Amino acid sequence: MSAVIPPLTLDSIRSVPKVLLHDHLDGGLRPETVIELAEAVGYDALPSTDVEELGHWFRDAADSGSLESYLETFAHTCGVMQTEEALVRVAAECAEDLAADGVVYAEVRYAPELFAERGLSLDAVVQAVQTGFAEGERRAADQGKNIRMGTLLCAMRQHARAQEIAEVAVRYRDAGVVGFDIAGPEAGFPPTRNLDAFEYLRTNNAHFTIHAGEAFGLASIWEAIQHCGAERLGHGVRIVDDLKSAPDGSVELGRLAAYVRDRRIPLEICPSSNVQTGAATSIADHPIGLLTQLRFRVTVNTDNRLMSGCTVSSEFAALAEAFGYGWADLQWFTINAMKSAFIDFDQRLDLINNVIKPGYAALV
Ligand SMILES: O=c1[nH]cnc2c1ncn2[C@@H]1O[C@H](CO)[C@@H](O)[C@H]1O
Ligand SMILES: [Zn+2]
Repeated sequence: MSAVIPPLTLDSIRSVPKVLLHDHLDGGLRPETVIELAEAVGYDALPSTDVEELGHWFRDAADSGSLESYLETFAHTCGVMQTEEALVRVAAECAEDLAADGVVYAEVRYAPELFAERGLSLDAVVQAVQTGFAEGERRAADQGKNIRMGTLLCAMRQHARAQEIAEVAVRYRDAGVVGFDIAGPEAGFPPTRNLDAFEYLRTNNAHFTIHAGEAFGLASIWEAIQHCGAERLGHGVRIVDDLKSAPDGSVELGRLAAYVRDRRIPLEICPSSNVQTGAATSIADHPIGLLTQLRFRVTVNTDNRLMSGCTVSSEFAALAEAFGYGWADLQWFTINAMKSAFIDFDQRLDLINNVIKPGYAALV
């Protein structure tokens, strides 16, 4: 008797183990939490206090065609994340929501400086978020869903605090902070503005990724890798600008694209977010199709679940529909992500061999 392979539906995709490397804490709040926290902290600038309306508002406002206006929506999430209680709650719910979606390992990022507007110290911010993640891991485990959370600290490209944030990341490396990133507007803020921070991190054997090749092209990717030493690329989709397709269907890789593929530099691809910021025209036309075909180290991510109304499972489902992906492809994305995580090699291997592979094998 041949094995019955279940069809890919949102529910069946939720049931398999998934790994998420690129997700912003301040882009993943539940709309009802934004409303309740706004009331609790006295934030009165929300565009709506109706749960459904507010959820729509975030998605519509982020659906702007430009990274700069997409980023404006974060004023409202950061606005309500200015107390320790709020940060603990948001972080705990983040871990719970990801676990409910079947994510078994997640690296969630945020910029501590954005939560210090009402006087919290950077240390207090980091400690509150770690407390929340641990609480969320516990609650998820109680529901039979095991998730491990890793933290990435971001510095904002437009502020000049990268060195300071990098030092915080290294200080909390044994308390769950597994790496560093720079985020914010890409055009006009090349990653080389923060060379001191990247050199500090490399000197300390610390891991970092850089948002590059989202709203700006190859120059940004080249700087991130060759000048800054990024291990992974946040988005990195514009690497397709270094690919030449011939009429016979063959594709020629430029030197940078070849370098990225040869060195297996992970691409943290976020399909829905890219459509909203204009980095891709649609899911069906998203460069992830070609990059996957060419066997770049592609990973699939949410970026901002609130702004895109997405989960890892819904991103997988959308890609499966657009490109005809099956379970083997979803497992490939998942193992790519696990291999690219910033935790120890033996722990990555353990999750691959003891959680991910058995999870997909159990399907048939
Ligand atoms: O896709 C993105 N590109 C660049 N920056 C982003 C993106 N999504 C969110 N942020 C920025 O990262 C900060 C820390 O989490 C957010 O506040 C937002 O400003
Ligand atoms: Zn991002």
